[in-house]
Amino acid sequence: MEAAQSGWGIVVVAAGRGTRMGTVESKQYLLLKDKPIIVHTLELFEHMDEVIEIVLVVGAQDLARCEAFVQAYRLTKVTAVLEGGSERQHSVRLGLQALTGSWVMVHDGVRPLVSAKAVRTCMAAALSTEAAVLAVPVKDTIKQVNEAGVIIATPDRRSLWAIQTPQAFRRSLLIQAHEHAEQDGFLGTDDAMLVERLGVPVSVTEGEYTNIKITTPEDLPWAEFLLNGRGDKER
Ligand SMILES: Nc1ccn([C@@H]2O[C@H](COP(=O)(O)OP(=O)(O)OP(=O)(O)O)[C@@H](O)[C@H]2O)c(=O)n1
Ligand SMILES: C[C@](O)(CO)[C@H](O)COP(=O)(O)O
Repeated sequence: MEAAQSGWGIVVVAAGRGTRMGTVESKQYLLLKDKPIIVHTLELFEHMDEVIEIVLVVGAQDLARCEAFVQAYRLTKVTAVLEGGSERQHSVRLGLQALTGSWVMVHDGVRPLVSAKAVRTCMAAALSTEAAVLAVPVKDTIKQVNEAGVIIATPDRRSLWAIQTPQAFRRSLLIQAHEHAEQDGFLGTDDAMLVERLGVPVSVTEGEYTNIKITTPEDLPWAEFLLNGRGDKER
């Protein structure tokens, strides 16, 4: 199989400031079980045989410490540590340019709890459809609310999924999607949106509720609890 021969590249984006976390330190460098969140994330992909290159995208002020992490934690698959852009989409685009293989994933540096099993499900789906994302069905009833705080719609929950990362694509498709978005001045909150705009179907593969994006302070004890409940072999 093509990807099995060439292997996967992954862009791990970690150039955000974590304003919703509200800490002085950017959230990706906060410690969970004595290790920075970003290191937990990188270690998962470092230990997956299918992954052959990892590009880490970070803030300009964090380049040196991230290069030091790569050495200290022996992250041998990290081929580049790059400065990101002002928006997540720009950071992804910069990272993509440094990958070389045919198949790529994009992952948030602040999703350290994704499992190798879920990543493999996503990769397998992308190999057959060209584009796939991990997601979970929403558990709550979701309402659309107007600026006055009044409900204007209740979409059918059966069609609603909370989208996660990684998101996996044929690299040429994702590059094309980013180029189109850039030309149109379109900014999306994930990469799938950019591919959807091309009219290319993106498959949704069911992931795990534990693949949380560490975003606000209450996510930290929850992430610590989940990590404590796992052995390294389970990743
Ligand atoms: N210019 C940016 C913005 C975000 N990200 C990364 O995209 C991921 C998901 O973004 P989010 O959780 O929104 O992180 P922040 O932008 O840091 O958070 P906030 O919106 O609260 O500031 C994070 O790993 C973040 O570091 C990035 O690489 N470059
Ligand atoms: C890509 C993502 O994690 C999918 O849920 C999410 O869209 C990132 O959004 P954010 O606004 O940067 O947190």
